Amino acid sequence: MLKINNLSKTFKLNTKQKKQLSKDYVYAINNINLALSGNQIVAMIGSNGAGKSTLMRLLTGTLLPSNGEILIDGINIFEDLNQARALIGLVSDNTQLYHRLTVRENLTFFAKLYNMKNSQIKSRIDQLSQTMKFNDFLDKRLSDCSTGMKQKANIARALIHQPKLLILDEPTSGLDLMSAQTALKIIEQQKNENCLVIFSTHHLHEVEMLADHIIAIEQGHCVFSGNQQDFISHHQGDTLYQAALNCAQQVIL
Ligand SMILES: Nc1ncnc2c1ncn2[C@@H]1O[C@H](COP(=O)(O)OP(=O)(O)OP(=O)(O)O)[C@@H](O)[C@H]1O
Repeated sequence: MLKINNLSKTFKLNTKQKKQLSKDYVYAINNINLALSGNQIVAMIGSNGAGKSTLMRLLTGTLLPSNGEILIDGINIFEDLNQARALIGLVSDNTQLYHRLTVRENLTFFAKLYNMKNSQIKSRIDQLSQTMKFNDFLDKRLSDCSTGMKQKANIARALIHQPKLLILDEPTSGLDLMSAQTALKIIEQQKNENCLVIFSTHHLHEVEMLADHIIAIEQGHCVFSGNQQDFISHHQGDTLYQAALNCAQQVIL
């Protein structure tokens, strides 16, 4: 479903950084190759600055690579961005909704951007509000919604066009326990919707709870791709926590 071939992304350094590091650019993503099938939940883990957000931005086509390609169902997202965007949903800090509009109006607005017909929009909003349980605030203005409600609406926005690839960058960041739990349950449901879900997190209990597959990124490299059990044994840990610590401490030459 998703193929990443020889993917790299460099960023130019500013004058001060150039002096400090004695180089002109930094590899945020360094020659990543991955193949992932659909109908599974993938957790992306890694230290601060490892390259997770950069990889997510590349996956959604919002950032262009310095080298390599990403294929979703055979579509090269950098060559055919419009077609690819119809297959992708993104939830991140930067995907904001309109505060003066209601949840329903927001979802309708974004659905129209995907050229959905009015009848399709209505039935999709009905479906999402039932499965994600937000009937009670569908007609509330975003500005009157709690942080948890807003995140639910944000996830619904990303799902409105039934994407095949759902990307969530730290989806529970800033949420209280109950709201985070709700967001995680919604993510879990997507496995039944013929969707490949990739979420980044620093919370290992979320990985334990949801992930069929783990991708570990360190210093721009993909240092592991496989299931939880293999991750733990590969990094000689008794627990996911210990394995993740060992993984983060490994030096990349
Ligand atoms: N626009 C940019 N210009 C220069 N360097 C950048 C830019 N964006 C990211 N970087 C650098 O690329 C590297 C990867 O950053 P990225 O934000 O992808 O890491 P991350 O794994 O998401 O980190 P965190 O867990 O802290 O969110 C870092 O060294 C960062 O400083």
